[in-house]
Amino acid sequence: MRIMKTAIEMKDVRKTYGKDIVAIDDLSLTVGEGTIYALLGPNGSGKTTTVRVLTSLAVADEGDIFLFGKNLKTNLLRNWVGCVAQASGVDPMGTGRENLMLQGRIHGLKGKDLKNRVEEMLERFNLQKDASRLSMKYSGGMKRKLDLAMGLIHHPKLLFLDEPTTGLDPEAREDLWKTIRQLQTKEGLTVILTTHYMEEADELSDRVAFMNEGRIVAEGTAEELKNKLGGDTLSIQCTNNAQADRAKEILKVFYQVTRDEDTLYVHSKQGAEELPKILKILESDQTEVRSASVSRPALGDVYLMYTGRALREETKQ
Ligand SMILES: Nc1ncnc2c1ncn2[C@@H]1O[C@H](COP(=O)(O)OP(=O)(O)OP(=O)(O)O)[C@@H](O)[C@H]1O
Repeated sequence: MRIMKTAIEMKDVRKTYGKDIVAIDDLSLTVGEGTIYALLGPNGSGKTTTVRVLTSLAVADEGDIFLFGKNLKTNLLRNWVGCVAQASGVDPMGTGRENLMLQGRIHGLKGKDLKNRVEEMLERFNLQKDASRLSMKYSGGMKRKLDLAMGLIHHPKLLFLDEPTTGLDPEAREDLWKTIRQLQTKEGLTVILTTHYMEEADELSDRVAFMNEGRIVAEGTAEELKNKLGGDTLSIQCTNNAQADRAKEILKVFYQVTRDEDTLYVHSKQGAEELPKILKILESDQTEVRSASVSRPALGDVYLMYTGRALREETKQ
């Protein structure tokens, strides 16, 4: 049996800002080497702070962090870590190659080593033929790939991606997922990503952690998390938000209900049997229902259960 080594271990980590803001609280998590790991949570739940302490951009007040078995407090481990922030680090006035050369120099690469690594990265990310073009002329997907290449120029073992596909069209998103998967399978890279897209976490990551108020409230593979919820999800769309709000007040006496605008999500062990009963309750209250359906819980339903909010709501803020 292959024993998976640990890439990240956080033990009871706490980080506060000023006197009152506890950004992360007694946070413990373990990420296996070569894993794609997704952090999800509402705005302000502590995802960025977690990434900041892991990448040495912020110092934890309490607790221990180990990267590949080495304590972050007593070792300089920055070179093991690559970061691709949500705001692109690409200089639009430089060509793709110039951006990579600059990033390589920042990391201390020189001469032949630098040149070879830049060409390797251009080839790796399929950017050779555009290497001499100004990056401001690149498409969104190409810019993201250049960002990734810049994050990997110094051979990190651990890559942090902050919302890697935000703003990309579905085709560019799929393409980037493929690239990230190849980094994992071919190069054994460990990837931590934060995302606002539930399907990204579901499709791309091996494990998912939901954060809420600075803590991890659920963790596991997407399948494990969905199974934990069990049962069915009933989606009941009302004619407007006010109707849905009223219906929620009635149903919450009997069921676990969450609302996202005009739609209610009711979790039930026996969805198909419960649906007619629910519709009857709503009919007797004269609530107007537009449509209703039963489905297996999706990752978004699990997220709703643990955070009380729909992830789609977060992206609007
Ligand atoms: N530099 C800072 N100074 C003061 N408070 C901060 C700072 N950075 C974060 N916080 C606070 O810490 C808490 C956690 O914030 P954090 O940015 O880690 O959350 P997040 O989950 O990444 O949110 P988002 O999805 O909005 O990026 C929030 O209450 C936030 O206001």
